[in-house]
Amino acid sequence: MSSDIKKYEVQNVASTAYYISEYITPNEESSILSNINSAPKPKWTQLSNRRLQNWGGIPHSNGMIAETIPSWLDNYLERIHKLDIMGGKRPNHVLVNEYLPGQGIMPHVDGSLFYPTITTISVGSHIVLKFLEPNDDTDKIQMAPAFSLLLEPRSLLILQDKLFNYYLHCIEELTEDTLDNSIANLSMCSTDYVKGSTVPRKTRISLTIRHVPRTTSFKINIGNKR
Ligand SMILES: O=C(O)CCC(=O)C(=O)O
Ligand SMILES: [Fe+2]
Repeated sequence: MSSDIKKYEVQNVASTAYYISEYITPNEESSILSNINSAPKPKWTQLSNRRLQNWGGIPHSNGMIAETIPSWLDNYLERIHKLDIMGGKRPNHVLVNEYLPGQGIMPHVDGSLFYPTITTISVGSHIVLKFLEPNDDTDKIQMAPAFSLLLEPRSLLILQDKLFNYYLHCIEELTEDTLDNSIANLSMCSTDYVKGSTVPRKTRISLTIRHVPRTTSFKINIGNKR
């Protein structure tokens, strides 16, 4: 891991989260938005509460057939690769999620398809990512809210260790976020985000950049149907 990253570690939360405000420039943000929004319609997968694009292939339990990532996007994979946070592995997959105000994602862990580091670049709007601690003391698995992170537009989030493989994360289906005491990284954010205030959401796009192990690339031989 690059030693520069250490100073971005979020304090007073379970291990490990790194948060970098203004990781990309406003120009880079608008160019990401225009590239994503100019993708052909079939590139989008519509879910009930958000839509998404897969770049680099579709991850499966037995690996992934690699697809070339366009250079406008690969540029960010290269930058993240240089941070050296994936055990020397180069990121090879990007999941783009788009959330309109009021949309979100249910509590989940990212799972074993990925190298256990997740990196997220946010563009277009802030969002609050909420972490929950599983608690199976009772006969039913329950979850206790643990803390939240404010993800500003243009920020980078890195999750590893227990925040990758034990705690669940979710985005609540809200149209605005109240910046209360649960937000663990507010002091690392711009002063535009005032403690106690309520901030309306706009459309947010996230680039979730990961390494999928066991990737193969082969050409499908259409003529050979034996
Ligand atoms: O949009 C985000 O920041 C979260 C996305 C997410 O949790 C995922 O793709 O697994
Ligand atoms: Fe996730």
